[in-house]
Parts: sequence; structure tokens; C-alpha cells
Amino acid sequence: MFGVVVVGIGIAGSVRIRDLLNPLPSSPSESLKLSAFVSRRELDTLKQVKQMSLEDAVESPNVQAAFICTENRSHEENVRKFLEAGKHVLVEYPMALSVAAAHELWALAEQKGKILHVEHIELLTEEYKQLKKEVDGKELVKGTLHFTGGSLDEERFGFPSFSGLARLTWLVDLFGELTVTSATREEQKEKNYSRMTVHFETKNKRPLTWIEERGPAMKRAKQVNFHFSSGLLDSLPSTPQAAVGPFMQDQNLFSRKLLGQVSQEELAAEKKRILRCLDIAEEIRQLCEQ
Ligand SMILES: NC(=O)C1=CN([C@@H]2O[C@H](COP(=O)(O)OP(=O)(O)OC[C@H]3O[C@@H](n4cnc5c(N)ncnc54)[C@H](OP(=O)(O)O)[C@@H]3O)[C@@H](O)[C@H]2O)C=CC1
Ligand SMILES: C=CC1=C(C)/C(=C/c2[nH]c(/C=C3N=C(/C=C4\NC(=O)C(C)=C4C=C)C(C)=C\3CCC(=O)O)c(CCC(=O)O)c2C)NC1=O
Repeated sequence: MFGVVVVGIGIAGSVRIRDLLNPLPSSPSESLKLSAFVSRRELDTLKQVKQMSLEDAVESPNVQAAFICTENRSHEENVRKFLEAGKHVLVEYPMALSVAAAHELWALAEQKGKILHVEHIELLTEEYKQLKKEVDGKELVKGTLHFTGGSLDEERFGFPSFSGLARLTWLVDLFGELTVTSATREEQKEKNYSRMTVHFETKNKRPLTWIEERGPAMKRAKQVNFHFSSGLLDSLPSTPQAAVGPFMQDQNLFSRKLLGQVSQEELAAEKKRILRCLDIAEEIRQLCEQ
């Protein structure tokens, strides 16, 4: 059994607590036991789970793993604290707001012999799995992915190429190696409005555009427009909901890593993709800030 603490009780942290309390019978998640949660606020006991200070959680011999579910800005510091204390870590994406920090954290995990797992539920949704199947084997001519969503506090969640890492991860996972050809960002601070436009080139020199747009009244949505040599794909597949939600799938994956059930090849491929995406996110930020 691995004792777990959930750190940061927002939307993600609350879902984590729910899922930790309800592992699927006979799933790898049964090896996790929720010990406590950590919050910077004084919260009442949640579903009979008690609150613990961060310091106590880091030092507790009953805690073997931490789920870091805080805002992006504080991922790096929290991940480091738990790894340094010799605990396994699951962190919600993006794992850090710089690629240098991500490399450091990975080196620390390896030095400590602990699992560092980064959640990427955007790859685990039914919608995405179906999209991946539809794109597989097709030759891209040109494409666009346009995300809209509500305003997000950049102080807490970082530059849009980092807070929007899920979209970038989609593009890299769908189309392989990408080169950034230009990146710009328009901001209307008084209106809480931001629009980032990134142009990429695929390995075959095909143009791909990513737009990340956020404003107060904008609904969370993604639009795709992919021209393939075989035809156009201009809507995301509609799929029935999976029996097992994406956060639970992610928790099962983390558990399998703790149990040594995930191959070295798979671990290395994930790490490579995560670091490459953060690398691109940083390049985009630099281009936008020039
Ligand atoms: N929401 C989602 O569906 C998904 C989120 N993620 C990732 O999860 C992480 C957290 O995101 P999310 O949970 O959506 O963000 P939230 O804004 O809901 O929560 C972020 C942090 O803010 C604090 N907080 C939450 N509610 C309040 C409140 N009412 N008043 C004051 N402070 C509050 C909590 O910390 P504390 O308890 O210490 O106060 C919490 O950890 C991010 O890294 C995000 O990228 C990834 C995939 C999906
Ligand atoms: C309803 C309000 C709502 C909020 C405030 C919300 C926040 C939210 N959803 C996210 C991702 C995500 N959120 C979800 C799914 C959900 N997340 C949920 O809170 C719910 C209810 C679902 C599912 C029905 C998924 C699958 C991702 C991964 C990125 C993506 O595919 O969009 C993220 C991480 C950053 C990002 O990729 O944009 C945030 C902050 N999501 C929401 O849907």
C-alpha cells in the first residue's frame, strides 16, 4: 500500500480525492490509500479525510506519494519538496513553468529512485483517442487547432503556451516533431482577454496553427480544421463517455508505475514527449515576448 496526500484542493484536487476514495475493484489504484489532504486554506474534513500541513505531509512516514494539484506556478516547488523527501509524485500538467526546472525535477526523481508522473488527461479522453485514430496514417496538408476558454490568471497559471500545454501536447502527439516558425500574443489586460497564435511546420514542412484564446465570457471549447490529402476533418469526433473517467485512468497509470508494471520504453517515451512540449512552450513564450 502507498499512502497518498493530495496537495491543493481545487477542481482537480477534489476529483483526485473522489477517485482515490473509490478505486475500481481489482484495478492498480487499489494499491493507493488516501492519508490526508494539504491546503493553504483551513478546510473542514472532506469526506472524512483529514487536513495535514505541508510540512507534516513531507515528513510523514505514512506518506509514500503526493498528488500535486495546485495552480501551475507552485508545481515546481511542491514536486521538489516531496521528491527530496523520498516520496513518489504525481503532478498535474504542466509539471513546471520552465524546461530547465522540468529537467532538474526529473534528475532529482532519478537520483532518489522515485516515480515522477505527469498527468496528461487530454490524451486519455475518448474524444482524443478517436481523433488520434482518425488522424493516424493520413497526410496533413495544413491544419489549425483553436482553443477558447475563460480568462485564467497568468500570475498563477503561467504563460498561455504553458497553461495551454494540453493543446500543444495534442499537436505533438498527432503530428510528431514540430518546428515553431512564428508566435505572437495579443493581450487586452483591462478586458482580461488574451490570444496567442503559433505557427508550426511539421517534419514534411506542412503548416500547422495553434490559437489559444481566453476571455471572460468565452466557453471552453476546441475547434479543429485539418486538411489531409484524403479530405477535411473539421470537427472533433463525438464519442460516448468512457466508463472510466480520464483522471481515474491517469491514477491507474500512476499506480502501475509504482507497481513496476510500466516498461522502461514507455516511461522514456513519455518523458521525452513531456520535455519536448515544455521546450516548445518556452520557445513560444520567448518569441511572443520579443
Ligand atoms: N480542472 C481540470 O479539469 C484540470 C486541471 N488540471 C491541472 O490541475 C491544476 C489545478 O487546476 P484546477 O484544480 O482546475 O485549479 P483551481 O483554480 O480550481 O485550484 C487551484 C488551487 O487554488 C486553490 N483554491 C481552489 N479553490 C479555491 C477557493 N475557492 N479559494 C481560494 N483558493 C482556492 C487550491 O489550493 P489550496 O487548497 O492550497 O488553497 C487549488 O489547489 C492545474 O495545474 C491544472 O493545469 C489538469 C487537467 C484538468
Ligand atoms: C466546467 C468548468 C470547467 C473548468 C473551470 C475547467 C478547468 C480546466 N480544465 C482543464 C483541462 C481539462 N479538463 C477536462 C475535463 C473536465 N474538467 C472539468 O472540470 C470537467 C467538469 C471536465 C469534464 C467534463 C479535460 C479532459 C482537460 C484536459 C484538456 C482538454 O482536453 O481540454 C484545465 C487545465 C488547463 C487546460 O488545459 O486548459 C483547467 C484549468 N474545465 C471545465 O470543464
